[in-house]
Amino acid sequence: MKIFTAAQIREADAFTIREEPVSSTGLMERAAGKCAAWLEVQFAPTTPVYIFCGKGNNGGDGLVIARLLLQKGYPVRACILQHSAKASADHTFHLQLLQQQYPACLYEIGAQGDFPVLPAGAVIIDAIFGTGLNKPVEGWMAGIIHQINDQRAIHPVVAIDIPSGLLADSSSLHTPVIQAHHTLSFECYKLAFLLPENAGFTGHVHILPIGLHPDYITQTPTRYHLTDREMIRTIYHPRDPFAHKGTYGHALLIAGSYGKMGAAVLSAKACLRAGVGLLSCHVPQCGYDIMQISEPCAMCVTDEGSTHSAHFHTLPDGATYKTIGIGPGLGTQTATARSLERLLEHYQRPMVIDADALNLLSVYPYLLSRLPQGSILTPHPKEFERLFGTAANDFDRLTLLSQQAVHLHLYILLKGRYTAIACPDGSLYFNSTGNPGMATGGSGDVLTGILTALLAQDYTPKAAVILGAWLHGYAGDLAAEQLSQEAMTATDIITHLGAAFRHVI
Ligand SMILES: NC(=O)C1=CN([C@@H]2O[C@H](COP(=O)(O)OP(=O)(O)OC[C@H]3O[C@@H](n4cnc5c(N)ncnc54)[C@H](O)[C@@H]3O)[C@@H](O)[C@H]2O)[C@@H](O)CC1
Ligand SMILES: Nc1ncnc2c1ncn2[C@@H]1O[C@H](COP(=O)(O)OP(=O)(O)O)[C@@H](O)[C@H]1O
Ligand SMILES: [K+]
Repeated sequence: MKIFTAAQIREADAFTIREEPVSSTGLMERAAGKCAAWLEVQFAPTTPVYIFCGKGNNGGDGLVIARLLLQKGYPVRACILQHSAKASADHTFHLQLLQQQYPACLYEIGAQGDFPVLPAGAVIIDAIFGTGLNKPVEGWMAGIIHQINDQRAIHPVVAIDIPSGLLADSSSLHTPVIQAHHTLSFECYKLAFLLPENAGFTGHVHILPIGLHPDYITQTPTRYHLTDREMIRTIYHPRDPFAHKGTYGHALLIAGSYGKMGAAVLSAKACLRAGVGLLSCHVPQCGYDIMQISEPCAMCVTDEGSTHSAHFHTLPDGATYKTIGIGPGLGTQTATARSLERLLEHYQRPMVIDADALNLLSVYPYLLSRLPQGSILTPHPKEFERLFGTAANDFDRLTLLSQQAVHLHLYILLKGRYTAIACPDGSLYFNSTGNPGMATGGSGDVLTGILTALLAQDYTPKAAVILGAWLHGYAGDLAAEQLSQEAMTATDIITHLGAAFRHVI
């Protein structure tokens, strides 16, 4: 699914109005109709509905919702905030309709003191500002936003299109923004919805299709995408009936150290479950029995080091190993760093670099430019910060992420609720699967194993990283469904990988 900027969404509206064709008041009627239908399912017709409307088209949506709910018998109050003398044409049109049909529902707010007393059980609809917001909200309007937020413990708050005060394409940190329980947004996700700093504003996001013209959506290029099953299906390729284990690559996993062999085992198991042809694990001597007993399907190579690996640079080159996954539980000894440096002198295929291997790169940043082009880095936010520094907000961090991916010719996967995958061509994919049950030790090690397996099977790095993140999250979702988010562990993500694959097919 493409993610459009506020300016592109305006273009999509205009394109639809011109090409469908439909009047702009008609498009507003359609969009607001979807919201009214959603509200009717959620709230009984006896629920008092307080709709706060601005003077632009977002307020226009609010006025249409008011009329449609009044028609269904809901007690509605449409509160119009007089933040500007002029209203948009579509707002004016729908205000006139409401004035003709239900004049008693209208109420004007021109100052903070005009805020109405809400009856018990009332629901608040926020239709103050939408994608037309052009600066942070100030003055008495900011006061109204704070008053609505003060009511959210008692009254449900539903934002139309975007919580008022939230900018769609840049940071709204430290500015007044509505804290909605639900956001009903039109046609597609806005970039702001996918960033952790805005989690407290949107609540649950519901995307309502409003029939924006499909030609605009397919023809308009965008940097940002949200992965979905349709996209994943085009990436996945089924196995060849005449395949043998050589077809799906021999991968090497360099992982584990004394006390952290579990990370290596989790990665190895996930790599095998994700379809690698052959897997060898390079572990320190203390890990030999552990790996051999835990995972009989993997071969095991031991390092000269007893507790930490430091001799993996002497391994055969790319002719033997199709790809390498390195980092889970590896440790950050100086000797390990030296071995990584020497490995990079001769290994030239795209690799997967995670955990302690990332930590080594942040201590020896000159190694970053020596990584094989097209390699995949999988930092969590703290590892990202160690590697590339801090950013003032999530939008700046996204810019930094993308700049580094382009500059270093790497795929950088920044983990989180919507894992962000930055590609060397400047595009950015947000992963749509996964849940907070995956915020548990070892989840990342599982991802490393999956990505390594997909590279070994000849997926391009871009395909591997998008498909791998999606499968990982989806397996996590299935695990949570069966076991609860609390009880699931990283091992359960591996167990559910099979069902995740079946879902793609
Ligand atoms: N035909 C269309 O274009 C459609 C638009 N739709 C709705 O239209 C919305 C966008 O409407 P608009 O472009 O009119 O914009 P908004 O309704 O978001 O607000 C624009 C108005 O607010 C003022 N304003 C902006 N920032 C302000 C601030 N910080 N303080 C005070 N006033 C401020 C502007 O000067 C303008 O009067 C969407 O979010 C969506 O809800 C939907 O009805 C779908 C169809
Ligand atoms: N709230 C969440 N929603 C979706 N995915 C999550 C959430 N929390 C964690 N994850 C996923 O779980 C994984 C955690 O990785 P990481 O922090 O490296 O774990 P570890 O170091 O313990 O292996 C990442 O892929 C991340 O995207
Ligand atoms: K709004």
